[in-house]
Amino acid sequence: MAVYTSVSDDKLAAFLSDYSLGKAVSFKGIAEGVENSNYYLETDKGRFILTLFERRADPKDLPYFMAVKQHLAKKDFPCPEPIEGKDGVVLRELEGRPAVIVSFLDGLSPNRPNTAQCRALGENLARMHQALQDFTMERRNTLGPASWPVLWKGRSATAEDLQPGLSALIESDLDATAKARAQSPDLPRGTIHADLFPDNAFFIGDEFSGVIDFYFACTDALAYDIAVCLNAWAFEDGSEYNFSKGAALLAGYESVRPLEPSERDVLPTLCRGAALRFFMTRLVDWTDTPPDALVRPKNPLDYSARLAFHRKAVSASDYGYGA
Ligand SMILES: Nc1ncnc2c1ncn2[C@@H]1O[C@H](COP(=O)(O)OP(=O)(O)O)[C@@H](O)[C@H]1O
Ligand SMILES: N[C@@H](CCOP(=O)(O)O)C(=O)O
Repeated sequence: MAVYTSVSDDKLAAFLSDYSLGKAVSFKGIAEGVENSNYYLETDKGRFILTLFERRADPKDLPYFMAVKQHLAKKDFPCPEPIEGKDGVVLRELEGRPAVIVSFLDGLSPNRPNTAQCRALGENLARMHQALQDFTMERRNTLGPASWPVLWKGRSATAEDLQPGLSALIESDLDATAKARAQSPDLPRGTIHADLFPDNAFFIGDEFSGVIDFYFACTDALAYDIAVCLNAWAFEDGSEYNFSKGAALLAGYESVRPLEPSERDVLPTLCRGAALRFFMTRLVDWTDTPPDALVRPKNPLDYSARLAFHRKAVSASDYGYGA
């Protein structure tokens, strides 16, 4: 569960007095999530989410994340809109943590997204990229390719423990992605979500209802966001690529923003890189999360299985492009 910091009734009442949201009528910790403490908050004025930022959130990045969501909300892209206090400020402090209230989004995250949801996700990923085209703030992708060898350093024994022979394969992935990047053309860039997993997208039935959790958002290649989504949405039970789901996601994206040939050609490398990124952070969490921690680390092997698929892929059509 992800409620790391408790909020006392007095502190909540004092915090809410800085807003024009009335009094709390319901306030409950939310079990889902990994990074931050989230509370469901209902007041006389409506339903909201209160987030207290925990360990991984760098306070200097928070204004950027708030601005991304404010920009999207202004363009009517469904996402949690940061709520201003009476003074116009959105980021404040509660229980010694940076804190924000955002609007509540209706919908459910799919456990196992279907093909229609994959298509809708692709369409809305492209809409989100377009809505952010004139967003001018920038943030480096701190989990980009330069970080992967750093995260990997000293962890090959852990990889071998998880699966004998894995370490050499990961070394080959690091080499191959570094070489491919050196030859890769400049790709269209912009603001990307960078963690748009099914647990960060909401649907009502098959209808897309919004995106949450922008805390890895950054400036990077737009096609890298597609690669993250193909990894997270189009594999069954962590290993088998579902061609129809991948094809639907790509077709959905292209119905809004067609890929440039350079983006299409580099898709297998981007998918391999995105899988490495999630393999690395999961491997770090696997070893560094204490056994009594509130949150169980996610299995890195889900991503080594995806890497096995990407190693063999030669073109975007292997992912269902143009199918
Ligand atoms: N704006 C929102 N509207 C509705 N539910 C939300 C909203 N933001 C977060 N949640 C709920 O809180 C959970 C955790 O949020 P998330 O941003 O993924 O946390 P973390 O950053 O800690 O991983 C989500 O799975 C969802 O159930
Ligand atoms: N999506 C990442 C972990 C980050 O968790 P989130 O709850 O912030 O999306 C993974 O699956 O490794």
